[in-house]
Amino acid sequence: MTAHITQTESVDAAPFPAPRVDSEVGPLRTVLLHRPGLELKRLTPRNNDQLLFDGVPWVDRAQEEHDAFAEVLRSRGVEVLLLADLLVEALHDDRARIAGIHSAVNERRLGIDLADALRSHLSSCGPEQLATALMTGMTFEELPAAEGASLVRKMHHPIDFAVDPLPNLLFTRDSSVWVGDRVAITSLAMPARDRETALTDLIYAYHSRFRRTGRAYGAHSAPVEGGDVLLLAPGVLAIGVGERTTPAGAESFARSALADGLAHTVLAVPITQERATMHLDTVCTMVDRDAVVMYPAVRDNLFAYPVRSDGNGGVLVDDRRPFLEAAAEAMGIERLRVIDTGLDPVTAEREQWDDGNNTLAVAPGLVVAYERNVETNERLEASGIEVLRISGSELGSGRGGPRCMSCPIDRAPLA
Ligand SMILES: NC(=[NH2+])NCCC[C@H](N)C(=O)O
Repeated sequence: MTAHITQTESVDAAPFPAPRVDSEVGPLRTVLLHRPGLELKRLTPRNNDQLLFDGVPWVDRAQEEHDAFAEVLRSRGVEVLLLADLLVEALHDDRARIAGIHSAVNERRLGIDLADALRSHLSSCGPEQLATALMTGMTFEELPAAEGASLVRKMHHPIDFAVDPLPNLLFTRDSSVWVGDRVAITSLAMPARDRETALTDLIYAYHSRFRRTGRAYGAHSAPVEGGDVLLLAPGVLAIGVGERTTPAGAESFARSALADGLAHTVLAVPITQERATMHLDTVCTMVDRDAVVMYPAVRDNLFAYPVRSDGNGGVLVDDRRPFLEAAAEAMGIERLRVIDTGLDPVTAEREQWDDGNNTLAVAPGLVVAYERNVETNERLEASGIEVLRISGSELGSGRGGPRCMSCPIDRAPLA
């Protein structure tokens, strides 16, 4: 307890400047990543589909690839925060511990006795051990021996999960999203990812660094995932609606962003409901102030419903229009340039699947991309975009690229 108070006081004495994110491409100053850890070792050919991975990654290599990704960002002056570090630090606060334990103990699965036993075991763990249990999960055989008599335990296979692992923590984009100076804790659609937001929620609530951070979106439950939210320009959001974000999620996110004055226009963009296009950022990301890289197959059939405030706490929804047109108008530019990922449909489809369109802008005209998407990267360069290539043979097995694996916390304003 004393240690915690000292920690908060020292942060009060030297506060961090308030972070904010108003665009997709403003110079990146601080980003949240998650270095993949033991939770990836839980993946097997039997559970990988359910856990939303397309294979079983080689974990050591995935870590090396991720370290190289973080290093590329650091080499460009970006401060990299790692989710596991923030989680351990936040768990020094007792309120965070209670919230974390509450999120992990599933009484429906464990029954009353085992749930109680797990609660008391987790309560006895230090912050590091608790953070590991929250991220990596626990199998029935890993539960402390004292509960040997539990019927639930006897009847489960020893390697069944008592607490599910969270291998998709790697994709920090989805479980929180900054709009202006506020952070929104999202609501994840798939059961395998549901609990991730309990961790981002407690980090932003209890880590001393975020004590002054306000919340956007509030306690809404309609699904919205960060991979669907694009900050096209200050005050202009695009929200993909498809496999993950639902129409209700887009509506309530739009309503809350408009009411809080975080946006003047929100474009709700329907995308095909399938795995290859699970988020808007799998088909379109911004690479410059006025340019996107886009999957050619969607270029001409991407539409948007513009949503604006009615000035009275409600929203006005316009008729649907071509996305590129609606976006340019809301952004106040003549045209949104499109760099597409190869005219040959087979190459385009392959590179879209491998997250060729999923770039992370470090600054206007400077992006991080997977090296394997050779043609897409060449096209980006031919259009004057500088590409920082990273390898992602293992990271990519979770179907996410540099944008999915990063949550910008602070970007300098666009000049
Ligand atoms: N923003 C993104 N595109 N994230 C990709 C997330 C991938 C993750 N395996 C999932 O299925 O949810």
